Amino acid sequence: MARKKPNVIVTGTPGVGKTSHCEILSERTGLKHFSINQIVKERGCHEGWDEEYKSWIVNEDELLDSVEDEIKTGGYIIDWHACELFPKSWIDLVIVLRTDSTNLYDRLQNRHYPEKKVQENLDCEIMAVLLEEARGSYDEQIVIELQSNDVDDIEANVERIEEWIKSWREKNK
Ligand SMILES: Nc1ncnc2c1ncn2[C@@H]1O[C@H](COP(=O)(O)OP(=O)(O)OP(=O)(O)O)[C@@H](O)[C@H]1O
Repeated sequence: MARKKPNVIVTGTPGVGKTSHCEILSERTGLKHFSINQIVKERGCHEGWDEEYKSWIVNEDELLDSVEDEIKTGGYIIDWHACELFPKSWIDLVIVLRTDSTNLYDRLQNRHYPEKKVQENLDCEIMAVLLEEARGSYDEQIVIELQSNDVDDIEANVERIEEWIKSWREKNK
């Protein structure tokens, strides 16, 4: 069944600004903000808590089973630091947010992340791991890299994504 509303993934290294973008986008477009972190926790799609990394150990099969019926209907903004597990046929646009290392360092320090986790996330951002994952998993033309260094970037990015969503809806009426 064709979707009447698009599904958008907003991905990137922890701390790049996914939640900040998704909340505004959801408010302005009416698409539902799907925070995968929250879903994993609330629906129990995990195999426990990793104390060292202070995060849930995600069971990807359970997660996919749990969200499939919803996402397939369309209208979701999927907020997660990974994207390759979502089948290509579910996804219409992939936004990969990027930020400078100094910004990211400060943001992660503010969260009191363990030093090891800060360093790993910085390496992940510097090496553009999430961008490569997105490019390797979806068609090139639906993967967009956007900078998220300051609040003006958030506003500009949200406007751009809003425009894209509008035009997708026009084309898929
Ligand atoms: N473009 C930006 N300009 C200024 N501050 C930002 C920007 N993006 C994010 N921040 C700040 O950085 C912090 C982390 O942002 P946010 O929670 O949106 O990141 P995230 O990518 O969703 O992280 P996670 O993957 O861990 O959920 C917040 O304090 C937010 O206000």
